[in-house]
Amino acid sequence: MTATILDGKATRDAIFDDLRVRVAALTAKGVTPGLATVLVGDDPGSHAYVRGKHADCAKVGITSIRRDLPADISQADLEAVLDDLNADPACTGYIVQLPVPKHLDTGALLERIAPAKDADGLHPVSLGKLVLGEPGPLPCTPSGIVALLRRYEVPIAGAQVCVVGRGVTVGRPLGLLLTRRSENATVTLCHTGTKDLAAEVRRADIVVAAAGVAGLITADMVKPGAAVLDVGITRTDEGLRGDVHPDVREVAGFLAPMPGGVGPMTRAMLLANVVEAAERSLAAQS
Ligand SMILES: Nc1nc(=O)c2c([nH]1)NC[C@@H]1CN(c3ccc(C(=O)N[C@@H](CCC(=O)O)C(=O)O)cc3)C=[N+]21
Ligand SMILES: [Mg+2]
Repeated sequence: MTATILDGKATRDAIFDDLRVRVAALTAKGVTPGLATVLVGDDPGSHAYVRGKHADCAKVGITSIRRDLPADISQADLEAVLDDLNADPACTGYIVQLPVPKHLDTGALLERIAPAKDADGLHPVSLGKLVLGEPGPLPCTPSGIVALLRRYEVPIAGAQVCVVGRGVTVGRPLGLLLTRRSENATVTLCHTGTKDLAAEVRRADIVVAAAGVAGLITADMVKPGAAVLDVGITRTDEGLRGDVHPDVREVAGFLAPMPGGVGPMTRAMLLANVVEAAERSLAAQS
C-alpha cells in the first residue's frame, strides 16, 4: 500500500479562497485585517518564514507590517515595539517570530502581546482558553493538523492518536485540541522520557511526529493504514529532513509529508486567526 498524501498546499489554497472572501467582507465594513511580524536578528531560516507569511497576506488581501529588529535589541526596547503594535489600529494581529536570541525572555514577550492581537494562539490567555474550551485563537500548527485531517475525512473521533513531542507550539496544545468534545480523540503524548516509543506509535490510528529528530518514525513502528503527519524539520547539508522516515509511505494509509503537508497549513491557520480576530472585534462593536 502507498499512502494517500495529505496535501497541505492544496488545502491551504482552498482555505485562502475562503479567507479572501471574508477579508473583502471585513474591508467593505471598514475593518481591514493587518498582520504584523516581529523578527529579531538575522537567522536566514526565520527570515524565509517571515517572507512567506507576508507573501501569504498579499494573496488574501491582509495588510502586512514588518518590524525587523537587531539581534542585540534589549528586552525593554523590544517590549516597547510590542506596546506600539498593541496600540496600532492598523495591526489587528501579530506574531513574534520564534526563536528569539538567548538574552531575551520569550515568555515575557509572549505575555506582552495584547491577547486580542495574539495571532499565534501562544499567549497564556489564549492557551488558557484552549484548556477551558472557550473561543479564542488556536495555536497554528495544531489547528492546521486538525483542518488537514478533516479535509481528507480521516476519522478523528474515537481515534487513538500518538503525538511525539511535547513542545508548547505543537505537541502540548495539540493534545488539548484533539481531546475536546468536538474532536473526541484519545491522545498519548510521547516525549524523550517515553519508555517504549515504538510500542506507543504502533497502537496509533494517527501519528503526529513533532520531535525534531530526523527519521525518528520508521516503517516498522507504524500500524498499516495509519495516518502519519510529519511536523519535524531538521536542516542538514543534504537539505531538509522530517521526523518521518521515507519508507513510512509504503505502510501508512495517509501521509502529510515534509515539505508540503503541515507547514503550509500552519501558515494558513495564522491568517485564519487574524481574520477571525477581526471578525470578533467587528461583532463586539455592533
Ligand atoms: N511565532 C512563531 N510562530 C510560528 O508559527 C513559528 C515560529 N514562530 N517560528 C518557527 C516555526 C516554524 N514554522 C513553520 C511554518 C511554516 C513552514 C512551512 O511552510 N514549511 C514548508 C517548507 C519547509 C521549509 O522550506 O522550511 C513545508 O513544510 O512545506 C515551516 C515551519 C512556524 N513557526
Ligand atoms: Mg506560523
